[in-house]
This record gives sequence, structure tokens and C-alpha cells, in this order.
Amino acid sequence: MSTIKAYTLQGHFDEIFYNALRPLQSAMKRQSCISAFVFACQFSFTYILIAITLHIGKIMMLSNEITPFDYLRVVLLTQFGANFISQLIASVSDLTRARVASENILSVMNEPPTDMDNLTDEGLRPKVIGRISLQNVEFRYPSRPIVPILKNLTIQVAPGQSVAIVGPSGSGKSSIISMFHRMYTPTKGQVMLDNYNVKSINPNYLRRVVVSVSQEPNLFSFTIKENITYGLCDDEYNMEKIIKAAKIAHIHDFITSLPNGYETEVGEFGAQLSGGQKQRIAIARAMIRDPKVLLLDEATAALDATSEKAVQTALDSVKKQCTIVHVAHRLSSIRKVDKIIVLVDGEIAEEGTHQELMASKGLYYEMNQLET
Ligand SMILES: Nc1ncnc2c1ncn2[C@@H]1O[C@H](COP(=O)(O)OP(=O)(O)OP(=O)(O)O)[C@@H](O)[C@H]1O
Repeated sequence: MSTIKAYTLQGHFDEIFYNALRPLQSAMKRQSCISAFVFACQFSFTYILIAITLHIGKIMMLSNEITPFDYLRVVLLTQFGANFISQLIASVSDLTRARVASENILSVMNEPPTDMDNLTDEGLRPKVIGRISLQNVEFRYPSRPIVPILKNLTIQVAPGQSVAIVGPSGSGKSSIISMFHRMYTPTKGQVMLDNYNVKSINPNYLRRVVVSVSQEPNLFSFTIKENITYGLCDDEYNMEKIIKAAKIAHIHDFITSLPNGYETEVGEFGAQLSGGQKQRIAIARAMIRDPKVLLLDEATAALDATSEKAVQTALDSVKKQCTIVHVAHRLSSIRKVDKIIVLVDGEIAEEGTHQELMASKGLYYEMNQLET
């Protein structure tokens, strides 16, 4: 909304909205006419039938063909019968609607499970130490199958190692992150967690051990505490663990400064928090899961320098406890990682520590020069 206001695009979007609603408006008008007609028929039928019964009954009673008691009986029966039939007429349209709705629901339920079925109980749940790798991976997005994004890429990350992936925009850094927690599967090659192909691991379990924090974390319209613990079973967390995770993410002091502390509602999509605060809550949400592999996709990009330094210190402290794969634009944030991979067009252009890459005076060196 603020972008629309800032660029005074209200009129433009008003028109788009109106045009989008116009077909719906005519459909609704047609449906209202049909409903009004059915409603009119339904009630006219009842009252016309009762009127006819009363009229004929009166004539027959006056000519002594029926007794007043028979007359009353017929009138009451007609009324009940007519009510019943009119309700039946009304439920015909409900039945039609229910049939269409059930067809829609069944078509979704009967959809054959895809390779990435999140709800399946199938798959392995192995104990892993956090060695993660891409082996000769080629990847194309299903919507653009002719464009290879990752090209025969091999990356090995040892348990407890921290690796940063840097490179020009569009080189495929985030796509690698999607591979690691199986948001997408490679077109060729394989993604391994320890000695297991991630395809063989239960998707829910995989995302419990390989946890990602993205640049734009989505918070739910719940309390801070619920956002941190969302998806965990009751016996998997307690207040001590929540506070520990919040301290790692450097957000505990902020949370306790709020009048309702951890019970503060964050609003829809975390509307009542700044970008940096949302980001740190998302990091706490990742840390409470005690991940074996932590994927950070520009996770510190929205933070101010002070918050970034604080989160960086926190991430340094969890180093060695879990494997970290860090996608970063700001090169100053990844100097201390064990290995830096420079990606260009879906291929590795350079690989090494900060010192090694600076000494080789290649692309990484140039990127650093530009940043400073
Ligand atoms: N869902 C998608 N469908 C089709 N193409 C996509 C999709 N997501 C990304 N791409 C394309 O894949 C390429 C690599 O994108 P990716 O986001 O992995 O790059 P990146 O290096 O992380 O970029 P940035 O640094 O700008 O975030 C880009 O050309 C992008 O347009």
C-alpha cells in the first residue's frame, strides 16, 4: 500500500481492481437474479397451494362434502407438504453448489503426490552430522526448462564448516539454497546430506535438520513466542530454550523491553516489527530447532550495522555446532567463514578463504574493491 501511495498509483490500481472485479460482478448479478427467482417460486408455490386448498376446502365444507375437522386436516397437511417441497426446491441449488465444491476438493485430494510431497510419512529420518554436498548438479526451473541455472556444480561442505556463496546477482546462489533443503530437486546430479540423497529423506524431517533463514522472513500473526516455536511439539521447547534461541539471535533484550514480552502479538506478517527485528526473530526460530545445517540466504542483509554485527557474533558462536551455508551480498559479513565460493552463471569461478581469494586478485578481489 505504501508503495502505491508513494508513487500516487491509487487511480491506476483502482482501475485494475475494478476491471478484475467486473466479470465477477456480472456473474454475481446473474446468480442473484436466479436466486431471487427460485426464492419467489418457492414461497409463491407454498402460499398459492394453501390458498387453493382453503378455497376448495371452503366450497366442499359449505356443501357438506367434508366435515370442518377434515377441512382443518387437509389445510394443515397441505401446509406441511408445501413447506417440505419448497425446502426441497431450495436445497437443489445448495446440492449443486455442494457438488461443485466437493469436486474441487476431491480433485485436489486426488492429485498424485509429487516428488516434493511435504505431508508424506515416507522417507528416511537418519541421524546426521551435517555434511552437505551438491554432486554434479545441473538445475533448470520447471517454468524455464531451457535455461540451465546451475551447471554441473559440485560443492562439498564438511560438518561444522561455514561456507559463503557470493557472486553477481542472478548467478544462482539462492537456487543452491533451494537445492539443499529440497525446495527444488536437481535436473541432473544429486544433493547429499551425509551419505543420504536428500530425495530419500522425509521432507519434514529434512527441514527440521536443514533450516533456512531467508532475506524476507514471514512471521505469522501470532505472539513472538508462538512465532519462535511454531511447528514444534509442546515437549520440544520450554521458556529456557526460547530465551536461549532469542539471545543467540540477539533479540531477547528487545523482546523483554516490550510490555507483553514474548506474548506480544506481531501483527499480520510481523507488521508491528522492523525488518531487522523480524529477521532476528526468524533467526531465533531457526536456532531453537538446533539445526545440523543452517542456510542463511541474505539473512543479515536487512539488518543495520549494529544488529548485523550482533547477529554475526551470535552466528560465530554457533559455528562448529552446525554447518552454515551463507549467501551474502555484503562481503564484509563473510570474511571469517572457512570457505568462500564465488559463483558466476551457475558455475564456480573461484574458491578459497578470504585471504587466499584476496591474494589471487581475481573476481572476489574486484568485488571487495567495489564494496570498499
Ligand atoms: N522460480 C523461478 N522460476 C524461474 N526462474 C527463476 C526462479 N527463481 C530464480 N530464477 C532465475 O534463476 C536465476 C538464478 O536466480 P537466483 O535467485 O538463484 O540467483 P541469485 O544469485 O541468488 O540472485 P540474487 O543475488 O539477485 O538474489 C536468475 O536468472 C533468476 O531469474
